[in-house]
Amino acid sequence: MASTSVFANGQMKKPLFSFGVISDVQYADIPDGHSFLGIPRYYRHSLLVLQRAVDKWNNHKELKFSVNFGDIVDGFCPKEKSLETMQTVIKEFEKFNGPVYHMIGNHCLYNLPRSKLVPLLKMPANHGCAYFDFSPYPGYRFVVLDAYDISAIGWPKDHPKTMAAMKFLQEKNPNADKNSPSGLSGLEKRFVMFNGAVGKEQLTWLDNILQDSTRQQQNVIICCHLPLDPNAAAAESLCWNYDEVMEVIHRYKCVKACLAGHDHRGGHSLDSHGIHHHVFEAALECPPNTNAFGYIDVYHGKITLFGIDRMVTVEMLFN
Ligand SMILES: Nc1ccn([C@@H]2O[C@H](COP(=O)(O)O)[C@@H](O)[C@H]2O)c(=O)n1
Ligand SMILES: O=P(O)(O)OC[C@H](O)CO
Repeated sequence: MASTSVFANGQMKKPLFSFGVISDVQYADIPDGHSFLGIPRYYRHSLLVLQRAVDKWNNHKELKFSVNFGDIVDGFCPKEKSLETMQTVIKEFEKFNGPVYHMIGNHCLYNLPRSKLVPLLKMPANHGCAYFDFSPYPGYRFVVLDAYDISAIGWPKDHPKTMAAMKFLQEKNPNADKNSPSGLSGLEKRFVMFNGAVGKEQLTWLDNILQDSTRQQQNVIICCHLPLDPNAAAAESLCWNYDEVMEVIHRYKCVKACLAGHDHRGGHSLDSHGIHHHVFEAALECPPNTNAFGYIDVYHGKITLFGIDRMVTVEMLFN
């Protein structure tokens, strides 16, 4: 894979740094199936997609790190196999010659409680939280959000956050099956149990991080399993309080892109503040011998996603 980019005038330019990306592996040692909407899901093949991603990333030789956008094991994985299946996938990520930053998705939480996931995924979490930030290169900061901070899945049943999420769903979604958006209209369709919200403490933490990034003149890239812009993803897949998260982000000028998974078909938008929202195509939905992973080159003024096969290639110019 080339680590240089061609300018319009043919001049080559080396990126400041590059990193690998993959989302929604949702591996399980079970026969192929399909989503609720009938889209085929290749539960065993997705591990091969991950293996090919790690091979490519290692062959590239210049990737500083990789980011997994969540959902590494599918909810249909038999529960007595959850831990070993999670370890199988993590072992594949560990073959990458560099750090891998993970985030938690709903399917991870169907398999294991977050108290087990945070240490397993070696999240550089403060106080056991699944949100964190890191600065891989001077002038750049990555902020990994936990979109299941307020969620009906993953916390103990009697945890205040589970109860807050259940109360919220009761108020917002009249269906007996809280995973069903049936009867909800427009953006209300996001009020389903397979989504979640960023809690108040995390929003304050985000605000502080962005304030500090502004002071340090850093460009920020937000990573979140759930998409944060209605124009980049289906309403059913949005973070419950994407609007509150974006209100915090829009207070500052430092955020250049919000990257996400969850909506398996992928998507892209440019919001009213010039921030790119990009949703990655799922590894799970790659028919045999196809792929969906990539790497991103970061330059002064833009990032370029090089997608393999089903993952689209896109250039995101900074505002
Ligand atoms: N339009 C939809 C989508 C989903 N559901 C419910 O969510 C569950 C999980 O969905 P998958 O995308 O993972 O298949 C599914 O079993 C349904 O209960 C829905 O009702 N309507
Ligand atoms: O990965 P799943 O099974 O939670 O599906 C996510 C939905 O497709 C989001 O719209």
